[in-house]
Amino acid sequence: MPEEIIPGYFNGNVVNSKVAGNSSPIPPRTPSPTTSTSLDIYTYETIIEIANFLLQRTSIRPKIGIICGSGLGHLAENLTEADSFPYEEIPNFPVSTVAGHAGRMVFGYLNGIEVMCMQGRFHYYEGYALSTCSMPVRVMKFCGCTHLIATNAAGGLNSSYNVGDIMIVKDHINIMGFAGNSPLQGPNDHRFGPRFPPMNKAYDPELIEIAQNISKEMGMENDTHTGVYICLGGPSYETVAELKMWSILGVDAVGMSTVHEVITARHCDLKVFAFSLITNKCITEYETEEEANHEEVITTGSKRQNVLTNFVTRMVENINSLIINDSM
Ligand SMILES: O=P(O)(O)O[C@@H]1C[C@H](O)[C@@H](CO)O1
Ligand SMILES: Nc1nc2[nH]cnc2c(=O)[nH]1
Repeated sequence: MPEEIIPGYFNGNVVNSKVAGNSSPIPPRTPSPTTSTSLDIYTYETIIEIANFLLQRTSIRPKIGIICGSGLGHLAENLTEADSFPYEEIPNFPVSTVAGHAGRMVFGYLNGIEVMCMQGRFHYYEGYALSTCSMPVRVMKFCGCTHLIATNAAGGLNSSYNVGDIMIVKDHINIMGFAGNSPLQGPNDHRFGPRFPPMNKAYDPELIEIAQNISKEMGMENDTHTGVYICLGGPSYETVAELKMWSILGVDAVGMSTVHEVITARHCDLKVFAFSLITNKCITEYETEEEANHEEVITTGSKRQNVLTNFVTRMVENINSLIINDSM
């Protein structure tokens, strides 16, 4: 890693930050939603500092990073020999403000394989810039990860999807990006990745196939789909008219996360696998008493926790085998 001092931007302020090997303390700053703006830019040096902070405090050296969606934090509870870092204790890290997002970075072993796991993510609707929401993905990269597993809770828009089903994400629609709102907005630091990263293979086809096979092995093929995810800004759930529109445009599941994380991951060349737990069926008619609610989202996550843990563990085992084969 480079040793030079490089000027950069941080939360609108220019900073000089020495990189790897730096023994000086990291300037304390815990971004909160109220202090966060679209100018929040975590420099290369700051990301390295955060990664070093973590690596100096754990002996785990993960190749696989996992992001737990709403109500899916139990995935992190299955790690053994875990080293857990509450977000407020990680210098320069944002804090989680949403129910069902514990707010910890957990390093540990999942069935003997080293992983790091965000037990709680950051959302745009919390008031964070998209670049802040997805900043931990770069931290994962600098902690040594080559693969990202992003999970989320989503509303099932495809009428064949049921509550509790899994949707393997094969593609996304970056609707926030259509308005120019991107985690990569602002000056591009080419040390992270290129100015114009491609996204046509954002979701690794080999990992999709592996996941489909795992679902069959688990006897879940009837509860597993492969579809298109959209991230909406939230926090309000969708109107009937909005949902009808997304359905016409080919969306299968609607959520409020993941897309900016995946864009950031592909920008820094992480291989990505993502899936949605369908926590509720989208309401696409007016004549109903039902309403979308976050309690249902959390409850569905909790009911499906054993299945999801099994599914993710098998994915991690398969990805680990790919990593070992690639290194031979
Ligand atoms: O963090 P994810 O995307 O899993 O959480 C979804 C989107 C909102 O944060 C919340 C709405 O219930 O669930
Ligand atoms: N936007 C959105 N996000 C969700 N997350 C879980 N369920 C939903 C939903 O119905 N809509």
